[in-house]
Parts: sequence; structure tokens; C-alpha cells
Amino acid sequence: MRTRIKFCGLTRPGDVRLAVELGVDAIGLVFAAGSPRCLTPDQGASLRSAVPPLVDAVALFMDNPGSEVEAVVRRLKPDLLQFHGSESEAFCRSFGVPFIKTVAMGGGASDAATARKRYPSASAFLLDGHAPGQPGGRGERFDWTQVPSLGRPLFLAGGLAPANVAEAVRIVRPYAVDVSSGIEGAPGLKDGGRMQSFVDEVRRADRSAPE
Ligand SMILES: O=C(O)c1ccccc1N[C@@H]1O[C@H](COP(=O)(O)O)[C@@H](O)[C@H]1O
Repeated sequence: MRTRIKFCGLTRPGDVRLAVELGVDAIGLVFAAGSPRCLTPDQGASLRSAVPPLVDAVALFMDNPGSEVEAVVRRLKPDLLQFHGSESEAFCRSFGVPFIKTVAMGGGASDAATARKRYPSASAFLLDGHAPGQPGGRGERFDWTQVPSLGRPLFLAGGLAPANVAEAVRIVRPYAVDVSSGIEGAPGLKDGGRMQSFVDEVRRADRSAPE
């Protein structure tokens, strides 16, 4: 099984081009207010145009008004939406685009127990290391031995980096890994060397997969 890779929070066309060259499966574009990686719809549209067919463009939101999500959907035509806040199932599915729902695993108050029932139409769940109500993209990991079974493909996120992603893949065997700050030189600015090392480490862990 090949672990899928999503790079999130890209802000520069050159970073998108390198991610595609490295063979990542999905590029995340952030529209969450307050994030150092937050894009305007114009910036998002320009980056989206650098994403070729067969690589997914994912638009990320955190409790944005529906009108903002709608505007990004209309402009960028993303392949997937990623919701990081307290959005309802009805809100998430109202845009007619498949969606990933984040499950907060940190702070001792995981919302994993209710996610499966609350979001029956989620295409996948993304497990992140932050506490419920907090934003992601801050490099917070959680206990990888405590991964809930949610009946949908799992994206593992939160504090992943070239130095730990192989271990994370071996323990969790997720459908995909998702990384933002762990491949950056500074918030929003991806580092080419770290991007390359991250992909190499995921592939190394894949090669060690049990038959
Ligand atoms: O990237 C952001 O700035 C962000 C803002 C608000 C919600 C989520 C955000 N990013 C997502 O957080 C996880 C983990 O990031 P990290 O690797 O720990 O830095 C990742 O899924 C991003 O998509």
C-alpha cells in the first residue's frame, strides 16, 4: 500500500511545482482566517492553476462563513474541501464537493467518539494533534498508538516532519499523511529540502510495510 501524501499551506507557485514534481497526491490551500498561510481567493486561484490533473487541490476552512466557502468553490473548483472547525455535517456537504472533516485529537478532549456519527457523508477523516476549537498547522502531534477506528480513510496530521513521519506511518498505517509546518523554513514558506526528505521518508516506511 502506498501512503498518500498531502502537503498543506502552500503559498508560492514554486512550492506547488516542486510538490507536484516530488509526486505528492494533494496540495492544501488555506482559507482559515488568522493563519499565516491564509490566502485571498485571487492568490488561491493563482496557486490552483499550478496544480495539474491527477493531483488534488484541497481548500481548507475553519468556521468560515458559507459565502466565503462558496466563493472559493466557484473560483478554484477544488477537488476536496477540508473543514477544521465546528462546521455541521449539513454545512460541510452543502457545497456539493467531497469533504474531509478534521478530528481534534489533542488536549485530552478528543472529538473522535462522535465524528463517525456526526459526519456520515465525510469522504475521509483527518486526525490532527490540536485540541477541539484550536487551529491546526502548529506542529502539535498526538499519541499515535491511540488512533480511533472511524470507518473512513484516515489522514494522519499534526507535528509530522521528515524526522518522525516514517515512524508514524509504521505505527498507524494511515491512508494518507498531511503536513504543513514540518516542511517549512518559516510559516507559509516551504523548504525544498524538507519537502524532498518528507517524501523520501514516507516511501522508506512504505517499503517496510508488512506483507
Ligand atoms: O495550516 C494552517 O495554517 C491551518 C490553519 C487552520 C487550521 C488548519 C491548518 N492546517 C492543518 O493543520 C494540520 C497539521 O499541521 P502541522 O503539520 O502540524 O503544521 C494539517 O492538516 C494542515 O492541513
